[in-house]
Formats: sequence, structure tokens, C-alpha cells
Amino acid sequence: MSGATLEAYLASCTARGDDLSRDVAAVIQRLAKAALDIRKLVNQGALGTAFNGTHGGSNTDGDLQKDLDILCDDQFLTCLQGAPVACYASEELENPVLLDPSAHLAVAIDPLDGSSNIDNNVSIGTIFSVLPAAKGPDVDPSQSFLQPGNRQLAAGFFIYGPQTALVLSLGKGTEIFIFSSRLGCFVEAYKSAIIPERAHEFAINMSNYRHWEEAIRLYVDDCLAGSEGPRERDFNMRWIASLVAETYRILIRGGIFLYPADGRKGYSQGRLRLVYEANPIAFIIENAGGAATTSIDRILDLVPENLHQRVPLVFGSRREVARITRYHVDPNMIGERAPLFGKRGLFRA
Ligand SMILES: O=P(O)(O)OC[C@H]1O[C@](O)(COP(=O)(O)O)[C@@H](O)[C@@H]1O
Ligand SMILES: [Mg+2]
Ligand SMILES: [Mg+2]
Repeated sequence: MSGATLEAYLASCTARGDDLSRDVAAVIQRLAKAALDIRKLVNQGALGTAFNGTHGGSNTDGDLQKDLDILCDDQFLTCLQGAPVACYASEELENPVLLDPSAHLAVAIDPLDGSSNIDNNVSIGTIFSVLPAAKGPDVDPSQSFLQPGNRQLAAGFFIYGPQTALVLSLGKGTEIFIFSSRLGCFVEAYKSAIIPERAHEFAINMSNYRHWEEAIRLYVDDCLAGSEGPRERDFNMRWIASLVAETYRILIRGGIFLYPADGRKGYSQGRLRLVYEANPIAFIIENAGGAATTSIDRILDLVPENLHQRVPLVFGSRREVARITRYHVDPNMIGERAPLFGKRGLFRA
């Protein structure tokens, strides 16, 4: 445990840094201020004026927008006015918004992640990604968001749960700050979070089992077989349906998350969005010693084709992520797997 405030942490990271890192720090401070306003709205629940259910509209992906989705989007966009940000992109807006063309940063946001859980009083959050803004005469603001995630300068998420926390990576480790109501600011609670290599817990929406491809089904079957199967140990299962909550848990105690592609209409690339969900989460996870893939390819190396594109997402404990890739590419993991593995089989997991 450590005790630096977010402000002190950012100051120490930028002390010998360049203008760009100072700009990144300024953006994070503004986002943190807006997140604390959102926290108040979330805390009021159904008693709050912003909490009267669905907005009636849908975003570019066809998801029903909640009033709070829209309100959060407005708050984050407003808080970045006057910040060193050239353009802003959000899950809730079809196209990026141009802010200050002379600025050097681009910010992509999922203003409220897990928003189907708002009414259920489950942890929800805000995911953000900070990229260098694309430059050049007549450059289209969308270009800034079509860079691979490995170019991110910073990424993080706020989680509005029993504790309001900020998970942040500036590219060298992942830090977790918890909001201290006593001090009125975020305070570092876990310095350089490290995800354990081995996982004992998997998170996937099991109701989609029949729609998954064989490799995913076999991986989950093997986890479910527990100590009697090829893994020779028992696995626990979780599904909160809130990406920020699942990520926080994995950072604290390890495990694996899967939202794979599946056979349902519209799910051939899974459900999660590359630019403002998968990329920032992958950046956070890799910087905490974990891994993030499409189940085969590294998320951070993908070049987005459009702002709202979906991507299959597998992340968490490094060894477990690698194992899932093997189910996809190594025929030995599938073919004769059942008779060869297991207590009396030839091979052990
Ligand atoms: O309801 P499903 O299909 O299990 O999907 C849950 C996933 O969808 C999400 O809620 C998508 O995010 P949004 O709420 O921002 O659209 C993730 O947080 C979560 O992992
Ligand atoms: Mg989301
Ligand atoms: Mg959202």
C-alpha cells in the first residue's frame, strides 16, 4: 500500500517529462474531476433526477442509451473543453468532436460502461484512452482513433462501486487509486498492480455457450471439468456483465475474462468495442503483467478500421491467455484431447 495522491503521482511522473506528458497529466486530472461528479449521480440512484431510465435513443451499435449514458458523455466532453485535447470520441457519439485543433492529444471514452447494470446497483464505470492526435493539413479527426492501441499514451478507468477508484496506466505499470472522502481526492492504494500468472477463475457469459466456436467451448469445458479434467484443478466462475468490474477483480486477484466472437447476429466480432473498451483495458492489463488478445492476436497491435468496431476480447493472467490461443491454433488441444488428457491420460495440462 502507498499513499500518494493522484495529483502528487502525476506531478512525479511529469517532473522530468516533456510537454506531451504534462498534457496527459492535465487531461487525467480533468477526467478525474468529472468522474467525481458522475460518482455523485451514480450514488443517488433512482433518487437522482438523472435517473429516470432509458433515454429512448440508441448509439451507433444499436445499444439502448440510458439517460446516464448521455449525461456522462456530456460531462466528459464538457470537462475537456479548454484542455490540451484536439478531438474527443465516445461510444455515445457517431463521430469524433473536434476540440482544439492545435492540441496534441485525442481522447476516446466509454462514458458509462456496464450501463445495463445501472438500475441493479452493480459497479459501473468510465473507460478512457489517450492517444497522440493525428496531425497534418486537413486531417480528419477520426484518423486519431484509427491508431493501434500500442500507441496509447495513457489509459484507465474509473469504477463507481463500493469504492470509487481510478485504475491508471501511463505505460509503465498500472496503479490503482481509491477516492478518499476524508481527503476529497484519489489516493494511491495499490502501487504497480501485478496480475498473477496462473488463474483459478474465469469470467464469460455462459448463456452464449451454444453460439461459441469449438475452441472456446472446449476451453470452458476443461475449466468446468475441474480436478477431474485435464486442468486437474477446480475453477471458479464469475460474470458481472460490467467490464470495469471484471477488470478490477482480475487486477486484484487474477483470473481470465472472455467475450469471444459468437454465432448470434451481430456478434461475429464479439460485443466489446476496440477503440474505447478493448484497447484501454489491454493497455492496463499488459502494464500489470497480464495479456490481452482476440483469443489469437494481440489486441494492442490491431489497426482499427472504424471508431465503433467490435473485437473479440480475452484478457487476464498471462498463462491462461496463452492457453486459450493454443486451443485455437494447436490441433493437439482439440483432436484426441479427451482420451489423452485427464487423470489416466498421457498428457497433463
Ligand atoms: O450483457 P452481456 O452480453 O453479457 O455483455 C456484458 C458486457 O457489455 C458491456 O456492458 C458493454 O459495455 P456498455 O455498457 O458500455 O455498452 C460490458 O461492460 C460487459 O462486459
Ligand atoms: Mg462499455
Ligand atoms: Mg457504455
